[in-house]
Amino acid sequence: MSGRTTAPTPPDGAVPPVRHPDAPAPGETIGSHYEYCFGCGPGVPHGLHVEVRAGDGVCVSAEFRVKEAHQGAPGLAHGGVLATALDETLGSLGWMLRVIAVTGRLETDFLLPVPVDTVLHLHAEVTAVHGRKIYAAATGRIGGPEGPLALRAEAVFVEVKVDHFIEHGRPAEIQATLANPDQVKVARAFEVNP
Ligand SMILES: CCCCCCCC/C=C\CCCCCCCC(=O)SCCNC(=O)CCNC(=O)[C@H](O)C(C)(C)COP(=O)(O)OP(=O)(O)OC[C@H]1O[C@@H](n2cnc3c(N)ncnc32)[C@H](O)[C@@H]1OP(=O)(O)O
Repeated sequence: MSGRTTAPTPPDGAVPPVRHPDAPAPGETIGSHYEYCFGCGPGVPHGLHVEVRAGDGVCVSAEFRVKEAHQGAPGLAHGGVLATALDETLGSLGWMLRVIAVTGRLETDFLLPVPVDTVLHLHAEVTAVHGRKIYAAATGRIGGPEGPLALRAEAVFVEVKVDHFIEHGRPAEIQATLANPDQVKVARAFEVNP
């Protein structure tokens, strides 16, 4: 046994998360990190257009309306789409810590079917940090922040640098992104304050 585990339960030695002093103010909208992100990008017609707001802890909230393009069974949301909405919300927690993090593991419980046109109310919070690993949990409720619990997730995100994207992304999109001053500003926001 190497001692490495990908389980979403924080290991011994994990510490409580600390809200970064430059994190967005509670209630502030966290804009899309990339125009063509399937989860939040305004440039993806059938995307999820998840809109995330900062919470007052190391947490965020979001809403997502299930559209016809998101069906799995007739009139019901596809489970993978729902997991994507959770992934997007959890991914935004990086703004509260001022780090860029990618999903390492995402475990999802689907508790209720979610009909088309439902507005899902999503909430995500960081539970612990261990080195580059960020442990987080999320919920999705139907119709309102106190509505019936449809989704529950636990996740491990892993902190990366901007170079992660430059190294692995398709060159055409990377070049276009680096040529866009607004996008570079997003990336730099994470680099200035370690
Ligand atoms: C051109 C400019 C660019 C501009 C950028 C704009 C700003 C962007 C802003 C915000 C972007 C956020 C985007 C959010 C979108 C929503 C979230 C997603 O869907 S993300 C996509 C899906 N996920 C992936 O594609 C990850 C694919 N995997 C990897 O790349 C690697 O495996 C990675 C980075 C996760 C780890 O690789 P290693 O080589 O860096 O690090 P190692 O040494 O293997 O692991 C470090 C620690 O993490 C644990 N770990 C690694 N993989 C794990 C896993 N799968 N589950 C749990 N723990 C894991 C390891 O056990 C290790 O822990 P120990 O230090 O030993 O305690």
